[in-house]
Amino acid sequence: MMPPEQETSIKAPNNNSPNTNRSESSSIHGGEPEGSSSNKVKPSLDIDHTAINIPSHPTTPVTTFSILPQSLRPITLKFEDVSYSITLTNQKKSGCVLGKESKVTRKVLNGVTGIARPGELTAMLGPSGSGKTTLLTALAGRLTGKVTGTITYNGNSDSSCMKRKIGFVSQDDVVYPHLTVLETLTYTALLRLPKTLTREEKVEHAERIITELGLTRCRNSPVGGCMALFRGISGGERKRMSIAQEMLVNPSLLLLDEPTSGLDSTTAQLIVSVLRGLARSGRTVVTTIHQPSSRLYRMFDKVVVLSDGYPIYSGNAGRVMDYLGSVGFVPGFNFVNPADFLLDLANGIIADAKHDDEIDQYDQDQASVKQSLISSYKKNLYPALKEDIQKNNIESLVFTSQGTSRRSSDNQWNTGWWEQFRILLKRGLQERRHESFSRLKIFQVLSVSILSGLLWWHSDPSHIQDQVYVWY
Ligand SMILES: Nc1ncnc2c1ncn2[C@@H]1O[C@H](COP(=O)(O)OP(=O)(O)OP(=O)(O)O)[C@@H](O)[C@H]1O
Repeated sequence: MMPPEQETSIKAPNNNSPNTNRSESSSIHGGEPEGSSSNKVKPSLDIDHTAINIPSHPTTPVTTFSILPQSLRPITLKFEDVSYSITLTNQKKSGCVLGKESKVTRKVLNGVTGIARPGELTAMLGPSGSGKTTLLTALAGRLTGKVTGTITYNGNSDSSCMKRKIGFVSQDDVVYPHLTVLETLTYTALLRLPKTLTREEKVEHAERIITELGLTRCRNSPVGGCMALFRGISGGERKRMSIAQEMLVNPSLLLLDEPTSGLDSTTAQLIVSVLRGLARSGRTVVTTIHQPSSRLYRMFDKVVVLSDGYPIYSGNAGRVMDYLGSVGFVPGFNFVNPADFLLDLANGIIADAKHDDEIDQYDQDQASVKQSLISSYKKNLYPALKEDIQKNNIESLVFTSQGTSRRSSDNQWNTGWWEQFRILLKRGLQERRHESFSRLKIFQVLSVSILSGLLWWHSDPSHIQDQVYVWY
């Protein structure tokens, strides 16, 4: 029997013809770059731009969410030279006493560039702490602090005009542990779906999403808490429920932070299949992922690889091994998972790599490997990426002019103040249905709610994180 890596080691894709449908089997390079003449390979970034019409993977469910077809507006996400710094406070110790505080600025992201189109599934890879979550949060327009560079949605740099079209699934789900999956999704549907739909239609939509995301078996199970104190549905089901919560409003751009972390490879594969299905039905899907297996890797259309906040690759997932070969990094084994190889390199480790003469000029310590990859990216990939982004600005202008007229309706709340209050109150009571109610408890809850409401009355939506933490 072939080892799993061997089973996935398939020849380089032939993308010469723009009309050629991408074959699933050709999107991965598991072995030595074709022809072994790695230095001759010219890095290329494009993938088939007719992505939406690409037939889906045989195992990929194509999710349509037909109740809201009119709201699916394709979004092309472009990010150019995105950088982000944080200021940390350093307190020096002199003897037993703490000395003066000094401020240190640390760059978390350094000029990351890329483009994610409708129909594509993009993965962000990199070692822990390399900046994946920070980049994803910046792309969602949720990063507080100063982000430099440009992030545009169909050519528009204002994320607020697209906020109802962007779904964000964070690493740590915020859920009501005592509600069932069906209740959670029904309340989300009632709160987030437009007024134009009746209550029955919203409930029906929640039911449909449950079926489409394979949550039927656990629809009446409580979600449960993160801790073992109150167990509920499994980790994979929980992740799918978080995706379902975002899918209820049919976002055109879906951003997910490590949706497969802590899951077994089969469940992880199922989740990535769902994401791929969502992309194939016209959405732009971007996800961070820690260490995908080669099976998972071949489901991605594009990858952005970060090393200490610097990009070392941004482009077609299937061509990454050719590119690395072209800049002198060739795996020592014939068959290797590209994701493993990329992560090793992003960490500056070339244990599995045969390094050719070009690399010999570097000290083979980790820093110089990283530096070499960063320089190669700047020299070989960055100019082509910039050109690609510029080329697509015309397409974005068309989207922007269409989008402006819809902007005001997109940003309105879907339910009125009173309706929201009613639904939230009902949800709160249902979450606490297992508790015995005493007058004192009701008084306590009401007082805290009113005080918190007053505290955050008319506060800036960008401070939403503070509001969330108050409740925990
Ligand atoms: N607000 C902040 N304060 C302090 N450090 C921060 C802040 N935001 C990001 N960082 C630092 O920036 C770096 C990148 O963080 P980020 O969460 O983006 O990494 P990551 O690649 O997603 O990591 P992981 O895979 O472990 O989730 C980390 O070293 C982190 O400690």
